[in-house]
Amino acid sequence: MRESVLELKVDLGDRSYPILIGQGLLGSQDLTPYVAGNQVMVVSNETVAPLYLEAAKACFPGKQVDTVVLPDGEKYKDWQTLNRIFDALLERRHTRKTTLVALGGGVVGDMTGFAAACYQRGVPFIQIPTTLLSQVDSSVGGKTGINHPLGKNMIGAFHQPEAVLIDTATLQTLPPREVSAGLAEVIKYGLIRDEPFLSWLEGAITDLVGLQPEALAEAIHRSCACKAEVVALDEREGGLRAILNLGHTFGHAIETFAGYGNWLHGEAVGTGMLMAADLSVRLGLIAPADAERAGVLIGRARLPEKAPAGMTPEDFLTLMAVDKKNVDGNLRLVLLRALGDALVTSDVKSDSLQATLEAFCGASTSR
Ligand SMILES: NC(=O)c1ccc[n+]([C@@H]2O[C@H](COP(=O)([O-])OP(=O)(O)OC[C@H]3O[C@@H](n4cnc5c(N)ncnc54)[C@H](O)[C@@H]3O)[C@@H](O)[C@H]2O)c1
Ligand SMILES: O=C(O)C(=O)C[C@@H](O)[C@H](O)[C@H](O)COP(=O)(O)O
Ligand SMILES: [Zn+2]
Repeated sequence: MRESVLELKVDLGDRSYPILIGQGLLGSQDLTPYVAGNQVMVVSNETVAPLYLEAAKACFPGKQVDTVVLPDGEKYKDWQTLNRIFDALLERRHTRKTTLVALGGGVVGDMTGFAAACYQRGVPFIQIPTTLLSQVDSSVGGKTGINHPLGKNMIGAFHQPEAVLIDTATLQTLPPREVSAGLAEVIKYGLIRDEPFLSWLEGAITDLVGLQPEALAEAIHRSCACKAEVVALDEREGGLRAILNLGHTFGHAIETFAGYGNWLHGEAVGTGMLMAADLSVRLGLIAPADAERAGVLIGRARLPEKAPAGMTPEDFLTLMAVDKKNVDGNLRLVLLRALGDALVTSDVKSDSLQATLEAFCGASTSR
């Protein structure tokens, strides 16, 4: 059933674009106003394509719609799989007038966006995110790229989509673990910039875990509004945008350590946010009760609360040394100075950091 369409805007001047949110939009929403030429290439994966590819194609009436279906998984967010998109585009003679469409979660979205940034020096693309995480975060803001064995998202480009289409009904087929992973990024917005949203989440978290449609719609809307605002203020992460990285310095280290396999991005970010809150307490930035409050919410979202089995403080320090936020060899971390207020700082005492790492390594969560 299709209900109303809620529209947000990512305000980037003449590169502004809409985020269209609603239940049942896939298949019924005409996306041709966002397609300049006659050709569309939908990029999806082997899990999402059987569920939603036909409906996605119906969003482009009158256009020639081609498809490429990739293998599923974070471990395929790499050069080889990216090349499969380029191979398909070239073999089928796609030109600069082709619009790419990402149909899937953040992995498909990041890779399709990067392919669009590179193909023939740049073609337009549209995001149709189908996971909670991609609907609240990765489809908005234009960060695209792939992983490297030595670091997460290390190769990429900023490339904004023409439009984002969020059909909240697609979330009903999402496995519970992926729902929790998406909730980590939702909670992130409350922690970094929106304490009233954090309070609302505390009341709604059970409904969200249970995929209750009204609660999901509200969480997606408020998350996208927060991200759109931050991106509009600082598109290329010159300053403010780095707050969207709360928990990610620790989280990316976990994902790299785990070989982009056992730990989902959102799970690693959930644990990373607990570590950031813990460190914020040790540095005297927030009260222990604040970290406790964040921890309870993250726990109720069913996210892991310890580092992976076998990961040591030294592993964290080695992997965090390649973080993209670092400057002149100094670690820069996103921490909390209140719930709803984040800061980016390199003023981190090494003994406090070591204490946080030791507190989260050891009695580990195996995934
Ligand atoms: N560009 C950004 O700003 C940004 C922001 C956050 C995360 N990311 C990236 O996004 C990726 C994580 O995205 P993700 O959590 O969506 O993971 P994902 O893309 O791997 O999708 C998760 C799983 O859900 C499946 N799936 C997708 N939609 C489904 C549906 N409706 N029903 C059933 N199954 C479905 C996928 O096939 C996959 O198995 C990471 O690579 C992360 O680095 C990027
Ligand atoms: O959009 C952003 O900016 C973010 O940091 C959002 C993050 O949730 C996301 O995981 C992003 O891909 C991380 O970017 P990176 O620059 O740290 O690789
Ligand atoms: Zn993230």
